[in-house]
Amino acid sequence: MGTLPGVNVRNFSIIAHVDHGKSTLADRILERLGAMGERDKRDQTLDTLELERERGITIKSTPIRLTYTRPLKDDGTGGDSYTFNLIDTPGHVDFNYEVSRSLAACEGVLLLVDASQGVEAQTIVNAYLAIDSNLEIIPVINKIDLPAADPEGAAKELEDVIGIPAEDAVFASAKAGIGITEILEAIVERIPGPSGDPEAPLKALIFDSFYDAYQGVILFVRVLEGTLSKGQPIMLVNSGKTFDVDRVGIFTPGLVVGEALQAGSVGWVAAGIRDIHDAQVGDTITQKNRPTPEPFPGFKPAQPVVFSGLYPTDTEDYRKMRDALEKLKLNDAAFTFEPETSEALGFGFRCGFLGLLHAEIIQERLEREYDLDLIATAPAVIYRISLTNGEIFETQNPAEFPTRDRISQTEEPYIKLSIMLPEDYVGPVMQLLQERRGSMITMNYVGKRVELLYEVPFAEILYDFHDRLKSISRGYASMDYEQIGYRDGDLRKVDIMVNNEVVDALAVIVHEDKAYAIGRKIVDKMAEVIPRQMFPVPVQATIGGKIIARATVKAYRKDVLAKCYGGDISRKKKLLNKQKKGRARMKQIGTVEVPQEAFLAVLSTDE
Ligand SMILES: Nc1nc2c(ncn2[C@@H]2O[C@H](COP(=O)(O)OP(=O)(O)OP(=O)(O)O)[C@@H](O)[C@H]2O)c(=O)[nH]1
Repeated sequence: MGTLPGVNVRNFSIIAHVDHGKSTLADRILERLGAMGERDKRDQTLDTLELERERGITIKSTPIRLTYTRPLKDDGTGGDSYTFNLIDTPGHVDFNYEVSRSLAACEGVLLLVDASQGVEAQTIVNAYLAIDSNLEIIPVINKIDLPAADPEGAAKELEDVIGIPAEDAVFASAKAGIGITEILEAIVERIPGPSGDPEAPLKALIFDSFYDAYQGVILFVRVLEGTLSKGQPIMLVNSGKTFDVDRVGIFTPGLVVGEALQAGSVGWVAAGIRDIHDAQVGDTITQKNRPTPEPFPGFKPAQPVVFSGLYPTDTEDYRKMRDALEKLKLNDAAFTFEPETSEALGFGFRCGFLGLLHAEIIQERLEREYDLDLIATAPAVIYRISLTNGEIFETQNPAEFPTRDRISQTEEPYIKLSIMLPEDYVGPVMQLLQERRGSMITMNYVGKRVELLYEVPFAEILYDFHDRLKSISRGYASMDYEQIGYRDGDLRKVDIMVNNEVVDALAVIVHEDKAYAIGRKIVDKMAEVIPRQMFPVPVQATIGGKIIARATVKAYRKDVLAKCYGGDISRKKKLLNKQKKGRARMKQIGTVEVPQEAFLAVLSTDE
């Protein structure tokens, strides 16, 4: 193990906007330093998520240790070896806290910018995360092999927007292998080695973790001070829990067992931790009997911000679903669930997520890995409600929304939204933001592009905002955001009635200004997706019992068997099966079958 703090270690990350080439560059560096490519590695190591590969985004961080030997130079210098710890970061706003902790484990970053796209919203947010962690930033302008590349332009944008000098940029092509030596040399020359005293009281930062059925929670750590060794009694500063270290080691990229991790090192620890909540990302590990006087600041317990009801389409699957949720939770401190009962959907779970992507990932995993068919209700954020009796409470669940006469004030969560876009689209995008009740903070011109900063209610971007932004800007706009707290907002609960019965699982909490439009949108969408019955089915939206929108599912149901002229039985069966399959994700509500799409009608994009 024995990497001492000091000159020959470099701990760094690669940060970039989506698709600017982070994985490709990581692969290239690994390949150059004789390690397997990231993608081969993924096929072999840990429990890397299939979904991650499919979606082409990084969800779980996996660090890796590499050895770099500098080329010999004419003046006789070079030839010395360095240990690189490359710490991967998840590439999505839902996981920004994890990104910030991964960055806190480093001394420097490669900030990658696509030479044909320039600075995008995530470039800026990631760069500021790095600046907040006081990291050395090496700007790398990637994809210079592309005909549309404008490396100088991209470097200039970095200077204009973030203040990173354009002359610091390294021009590269991760794909064509251009500029890789320059990048490796820049890592050695510009990023400082870690400092820290191996004899000081232990101070190690947890920047990621995963659950192993045999060893319990495996923590990914950066040791800042002191030494973390086998057998040592440790304490988690924020959870207050204590454990004895079973094993420590490094990543190569598999888990390799060692004796100790000293200040400056990046590695892993197993300490018989059974519950991931006892040792969360961002917490500080210290010695039980000799605690550090200065734990790592900025700990935030993982907290879900978006909620949705998940119900098995087949009520028989309830237990299976609970087991699956429990398994997922073992590995994911940010994911929560509790049992919930809906009159319409039966027994299910109210689940909490870090954002919509996180929600989608969990849902897809339940369906694929655990073979469950689910109905999901519309995602909701956490509202703050003050009651006339002085009580204040938070809820994300429309079922808990009080009647008007009991409410004195309602507040909703806001985000600071940053959007980068070509100037041609500024008008329509500002109009969209206005529709979403946004208010402008600033607008900056960067050459022919514009950075817009807005305050927007979080709920407004949950509902198809990203798709609309992309379509309005023909794919050119990019966005990122952070939560900024609560603001006054006059909220209403919109109930939906199908065939004159209130369907609890369809209710949504919305801002007063939007209540009518959203009620309209939901009933129209529902009338479109509910299959026709033998009788007409009214669908209505109501607020406090008053009808605000209505639509009708017309009578008549297409009889698919009519086509078969009574003859071929196997063909008949086939058609019936086909129909059954198409119906799989439906829920019987009274006499009416309601498909999954109806529950997400509020999210539909057709405005
Ligand atoms: N022409 C060219 N294409 C590149 C280069 N680097 C990456 N690409 C391509 O750009 C696309 C995105 O690259 P990735 O490495 O997957 O991007 P990423 O930043 O890891 O994406 P996320 O994981 O979603 O953040 C892929 O199709 C790559 O082949 C380059 O230097 N030149």
